[in-house]
Amino acid sequence: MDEESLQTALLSGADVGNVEATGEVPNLPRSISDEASQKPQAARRNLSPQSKLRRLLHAFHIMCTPYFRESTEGKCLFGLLFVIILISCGGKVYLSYQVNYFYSALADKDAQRFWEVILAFVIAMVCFVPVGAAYNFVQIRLQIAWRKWLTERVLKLYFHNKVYYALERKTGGTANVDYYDAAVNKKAKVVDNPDQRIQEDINTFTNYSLVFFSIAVESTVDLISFSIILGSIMPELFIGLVAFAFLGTLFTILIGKKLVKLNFEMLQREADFRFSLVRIRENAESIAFYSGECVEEKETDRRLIRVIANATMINMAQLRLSFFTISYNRLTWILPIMMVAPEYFAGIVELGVVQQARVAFDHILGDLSIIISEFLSIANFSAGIERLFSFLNVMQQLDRERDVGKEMLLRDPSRYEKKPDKTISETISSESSASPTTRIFVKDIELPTTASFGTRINILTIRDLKLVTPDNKRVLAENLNLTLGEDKSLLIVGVSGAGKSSLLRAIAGLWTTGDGVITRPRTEDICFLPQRPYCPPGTLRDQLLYPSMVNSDSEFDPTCQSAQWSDQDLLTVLVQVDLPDLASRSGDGDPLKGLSTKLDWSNTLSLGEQQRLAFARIITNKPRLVIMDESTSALDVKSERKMYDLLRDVGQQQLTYISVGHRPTLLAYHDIKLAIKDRAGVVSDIPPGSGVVDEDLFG
Ligand SMILES: Nc1ncnc2c1ncn2[C@@H]1O[C@H](COP(=O)(O)OP(=O)(O)OP(=O)(O)O)[C@@H](O)[C@H]1O
Repeated sequence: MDEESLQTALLSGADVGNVEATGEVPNLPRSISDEASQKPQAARRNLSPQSKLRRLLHAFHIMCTPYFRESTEGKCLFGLLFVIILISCGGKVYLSYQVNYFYSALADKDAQRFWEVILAFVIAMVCFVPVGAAYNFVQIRLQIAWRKWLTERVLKLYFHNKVYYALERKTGGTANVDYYDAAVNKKAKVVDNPDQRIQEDINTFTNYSLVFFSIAVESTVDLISFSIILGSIMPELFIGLVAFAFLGTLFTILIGKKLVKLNFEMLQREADFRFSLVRIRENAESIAFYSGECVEEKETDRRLIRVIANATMINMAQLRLSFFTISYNRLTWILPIMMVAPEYFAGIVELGVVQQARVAFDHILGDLSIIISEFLSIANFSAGIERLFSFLNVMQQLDRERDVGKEMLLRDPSRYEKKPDKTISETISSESSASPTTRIFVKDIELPTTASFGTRINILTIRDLKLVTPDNKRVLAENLNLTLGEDKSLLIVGVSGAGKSSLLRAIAGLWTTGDGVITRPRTEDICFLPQRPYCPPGTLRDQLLYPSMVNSDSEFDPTCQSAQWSDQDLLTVLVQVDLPDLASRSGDGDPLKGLSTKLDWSNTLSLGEQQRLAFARIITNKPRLVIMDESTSALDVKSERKMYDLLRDVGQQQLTYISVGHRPTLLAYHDIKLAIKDRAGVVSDIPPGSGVVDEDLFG
């Protein structure tokens, strides 16, 4: 689908007015009118080029101005760049006069004047070398600073309120996105390749913005000064020139407009292709075990073909454009000289004036034909603005605490007014589903640090829960009620696909499609152990302390050093989780070195070792509630017992845990069982002594 479709979706019908009135772009899927979804083609035709341009300028304004408003460094560098551009323009005007004197001196065979001009040239060159160098330097320096600022700001939005997770669910984790379908038909796929948007599109946006700013200022100053020069030499030439440039620009836009669309497509297809390669790298072992190379090769080939097809179309479109632009440029070589030549032959003007007229003509034509010469860059730039803006827009909507009426690039997203009853999945489902009705409310409770004598705290309460998949297609559980007191442990069982993991997602606040109320501790007091633990990049120490102390040995932030967990403590923790030799193994015999060793832990440790490492995080993070989703599936029965014994030891310091699993042995480590079957949840106490291997787990 093309960017036109996205634009149509974004600005369909009354929303155009809304954008202009409020200064904000409306919610992407919500803003689509029913008519638009029924008559997409008609809606697409309605979008005039002026609307497109207005939308582009609006997007540019929203993404560009905050940095220059907030950053003093940005303001200073911008001012400096402006001054340097003016000096550079002054230099060009000065040199055009020197060209005049130079040729006139040659034509008159005036040696003294000739050498004076040469001297003036040399002095000017010496003076303008630092200006030229400073021009590049300041522009790049400003671009680096701006890119850093914008990337940090976007990353803040990306991580705030787990927007990155919501984006993944919205895109289904895939890179193939049909923008038009997403925006008009309210399908869940909206943003492709957020990684590319953050890494590449921001860089392109900041770079092109500054390049075009420089070009715009230079061209304006150039245009004014050389128009005065040319007007004074030959006014008719100036008028002919304006008409020539206008026609050239018009034809370029007509011939090359397809390139904007193709460039937009190119960014997306290249990212899809790269994504398929990254996915192979991440799943190399599984693919190798399955010998799935053929399938992967076919898929990568398919994406490569899409890239090549698009590149070929770009090449063809460029060829058509080149025919025109090359002929146009050739004409400019002779046109000014042809027009001034009669006056020269009549002795009215000197040879130098002919030359100066040619230089002035070149400058003015260059300034007026900026769209012709920069057409490809402009096409890239506008495609980049589209992609980045739609990304920011979707992130803004997915953040449950964000008011879309507020500024897009806020300094601190946590300044939003808290609305804790609304969670990510609710936002997603309300946007992606045709008929979202109710939602699950997740309430956080503040737990007292020590239990008061005789008071029993309920760690988790579930009231009248109706759990529905985010696409609103399947009800997984209904009328579910549960109360879990402190120090109690719950085992959730059910056949595969019954909705066990989904219930955990609901407790975590990641899914809220459905109805009912869940009361649970604050996120900081909960530790979640999935079947395949996440291993962040970093040292073994980082793995043990995650999520509280990532990059604890970072040279950039020494304050991150864990004050609470010394290396010796961490080695003891490793012994507790049955990984006594992991540190020394990683450090070639030196356990302390091993703690600081950086490895690709996901691919180095076995799944069972990773699962035990995840138990270590319970000790180091001291949560009040642990939620485990088949987190001992890769452990042998003995190791599993060790891990649960460890939990019970830690549990002496007020720990409640919930497990999801299929193994009957798990019964022995839990007090209560919740069996999910046929959408119903049956809660029962687990009698002591349960857990024999052949016991009917689901009975
Ligand atoms: N993002 C999603 N959108 C729609 N349906 C989903 C989504 N994620 C999971 N489901 C569906 O919800 C149902 C319950 O999934 P869930 O992962 O909770 O099952 P489970 O009981 O944990 O199964 P298992 O024991 O196999 O892990 C499944 O039918 C699954 O296909």
